[in-house]
Amino acid sequence: MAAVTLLEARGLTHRFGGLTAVRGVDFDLQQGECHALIGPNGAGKTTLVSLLSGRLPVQTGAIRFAGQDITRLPAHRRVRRGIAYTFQITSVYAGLSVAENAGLAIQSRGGAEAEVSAALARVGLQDLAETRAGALSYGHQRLLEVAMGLALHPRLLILDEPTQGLAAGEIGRFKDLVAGLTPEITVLLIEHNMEVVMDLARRITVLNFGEVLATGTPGAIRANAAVQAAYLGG
Ligand SMILES: Nc1ncnc2c1ncn2[C@@H]1O[C@H](COP(=O)(O)OP(=O)(O)OP(=O)(O)O)[C@@H](O)[C@H]1O
Repeated sequence: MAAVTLLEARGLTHRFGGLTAVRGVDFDLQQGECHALIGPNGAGKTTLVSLLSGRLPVQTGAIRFAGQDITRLPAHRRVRRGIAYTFQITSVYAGLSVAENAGLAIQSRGGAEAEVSAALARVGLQDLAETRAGALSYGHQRLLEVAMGLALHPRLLILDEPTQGLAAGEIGRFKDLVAGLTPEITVLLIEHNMEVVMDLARRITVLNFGEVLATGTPGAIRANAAVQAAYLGG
């Protein structure tokens, strides 16, 4: 089956003062894939997804999503087009219950209160619906963020280091959750845990010093000598 391009970025460059965090990046997401973005600390991963989600304004380059130019759209309008970035869109309100948090995300796109239990069940948080979000374990808070991202009915869900701070047992559960999202939802995953990346991603892009070092299947990335030298280690 021919791949359909959902997102296409061309020539993205982003400078913070004198520091070029992202340099001439071309980046494609195919509809329905799970695509991982990896690379050493400071490689520009968060900057790149911030440009894609609209959290940072595009200085140079262009972004198309679902065939339309979104380069100048602010973040909230990109959310409406179907781009959800958990880091930004779904900050959890510690004083509200799990269900109330999910309800806010659902309301923000005009959805009905009745969707809350299904949204929580999808990530396995239904039994904690009445718990104050601030009292959740770190792992459960991450799952709530994902539930809130999904409540926006995104076409693209961007997850920024979702397994950071999760216990080993929670990582397995998280992998199952993400694996079940595609191909209905396209997933872009920034992740340092290589086991998670290799298990979930259909394609991987490696950033190094703000530039794309390689893009390919997990097998091709693992075998790439430049990637091994820069990131995966010997
Ligand atoms: N708001 C900012 N102001 C100045 N410099 C920044 C800012 N945000 C990021 N940087 C710098 O840009 C570079 C890329 O950072 P970025 O956070 O995008 O990397 P990353 O690959 O996501 O790193 P990590 O894996 O550590 O999260 C780094 O040198 C960082 O210090």
